[in-house]
Amino acid sequence: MLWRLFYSCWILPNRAYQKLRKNGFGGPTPSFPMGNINDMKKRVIINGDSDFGSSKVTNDIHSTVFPYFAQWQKSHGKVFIYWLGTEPFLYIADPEFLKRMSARVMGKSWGKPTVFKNDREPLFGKGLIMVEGDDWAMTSLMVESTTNMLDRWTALISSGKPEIDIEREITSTAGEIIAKTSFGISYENGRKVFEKLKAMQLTLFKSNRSVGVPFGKFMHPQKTLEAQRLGKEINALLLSTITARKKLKDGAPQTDLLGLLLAKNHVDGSRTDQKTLTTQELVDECKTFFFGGHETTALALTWTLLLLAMHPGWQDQLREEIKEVIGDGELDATMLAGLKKMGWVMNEVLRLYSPAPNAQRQARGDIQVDDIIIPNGTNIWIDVVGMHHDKALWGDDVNEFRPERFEDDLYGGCKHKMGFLPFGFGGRMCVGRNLSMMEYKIVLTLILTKFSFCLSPNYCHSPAILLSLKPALGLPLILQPL
Ligand code: HEM
Repeated sequence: MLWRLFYSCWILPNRAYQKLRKNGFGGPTPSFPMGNINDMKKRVIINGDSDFGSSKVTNDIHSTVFPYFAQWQKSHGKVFIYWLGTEPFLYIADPEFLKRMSARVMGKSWGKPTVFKNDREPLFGKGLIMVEGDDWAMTSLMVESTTNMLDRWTALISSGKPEIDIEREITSTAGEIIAKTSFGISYENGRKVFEKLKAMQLTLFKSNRSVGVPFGKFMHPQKTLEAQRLGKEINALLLSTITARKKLKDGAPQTDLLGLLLAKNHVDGSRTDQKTLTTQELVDECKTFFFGGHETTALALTWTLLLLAMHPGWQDQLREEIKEVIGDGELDATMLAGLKKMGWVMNEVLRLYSPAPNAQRQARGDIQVDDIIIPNGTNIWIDVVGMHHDKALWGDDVNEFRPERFEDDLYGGCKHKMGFLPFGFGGRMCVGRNLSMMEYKIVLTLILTKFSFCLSPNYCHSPAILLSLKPALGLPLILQPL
């Protein structure tokens, strides 16, 4: 048994590793059974350390959020192999290599690494859905939730508390928006799901991770049990929402995401044909959406408010644009395309502080890149933060906030079209990008028309990876009504 285990956990992955090495890829030396995890932990600044965070705000964040990759790049270049436990990963921060590799791959020949699917299952299940929506209904729900948030801010300011933790506020409003637009439920009902998702995110991603290590889950039994418990509770909450909606036979047609999913599927625990989802699959879709649909957009807005607080000239430029495009009238989804400068700002923020800091794939067949073969099963890790902060791709001003670089160029002047990947690439690209752009522009427009803001002296710059790229110590801003 032990030999079999050793064979499948070490000999087999090592064979794949040797194939990759024969192709000329280098990388840090792994050890059994941790791979390079101990090295990675040593280099990570742990959230909670007394010296975590800095009063100096710099956009040069690659070596803060991925210190081990920044270090290994120096010795092994932009494509190399590293190990998570007994799983070798091909690290890529070279867009040309990525382009040549993905040019040979049909959509279905890529998967997501099995090792991550297992690790993240309590959080996402196996969900993957396509997003479509009714623009008008969504706009009014987004405006309603944002207005509630801004009224709360006005009340806080009037009571003498102009300092507000923007990250917490925006995340909660983005949660309310996804709960209403996609599931037709109030934030009160959605809040339990969010609280549990957040607790699970902290349990799974805060520290002591042993992804890829055989029996790694048993090394942290409490965390594993806690994640499983939270996963079950979230499943039960979503299931009760789904069942309650199923019973609503009368009333207005249900055109939100859950209504559309239900219209096409039988929620009876069985699969009736290939196109319908089982109950568990439906619950998983909801989970993926609940999580993926609010945190990334909330972070894009949060990092935007940080950068606009530091660049008040851009606050003014955006207010001017809003006045020209929207005037004093009501916000309408068709006007949003006219907010061009806001689009450049969004792109620049997604470049400097990409909420999704990496993309992952797993080869579902041998992939040939020129005379190199990447064997079937190889895990691939694409370092989006690394590429977005690469001087060779963006020039000497790579770490400066310059939204105008997107004025005449969708790729912001990046020297390679695959060097800018905030929403991923190819057939697995983010399905919610249009929805997120709509929400981003609506929320930012409403904030900018009501308040001006600057950085609080209590702000501590703390970009860190907790699955997404977050300000780990929050974002306190001082707000002033206009
Ligand atoms: C600024 C906001 C957002 C960013 C930066 C973002 C980024 C990403 C990225 C990088 C991926 C992986 C793509 C790849 O592997 O190539 C992804 C996938 C996905 N996103 Fe987004 N996203 C955002 C907003 C949203 C929203 C609003 C929704 C839903 C309403 C959403 C739903 C999804 C889903 C369902 C997937 C597919 C997951 C899978 O393939 O496993 N995203 N997103």
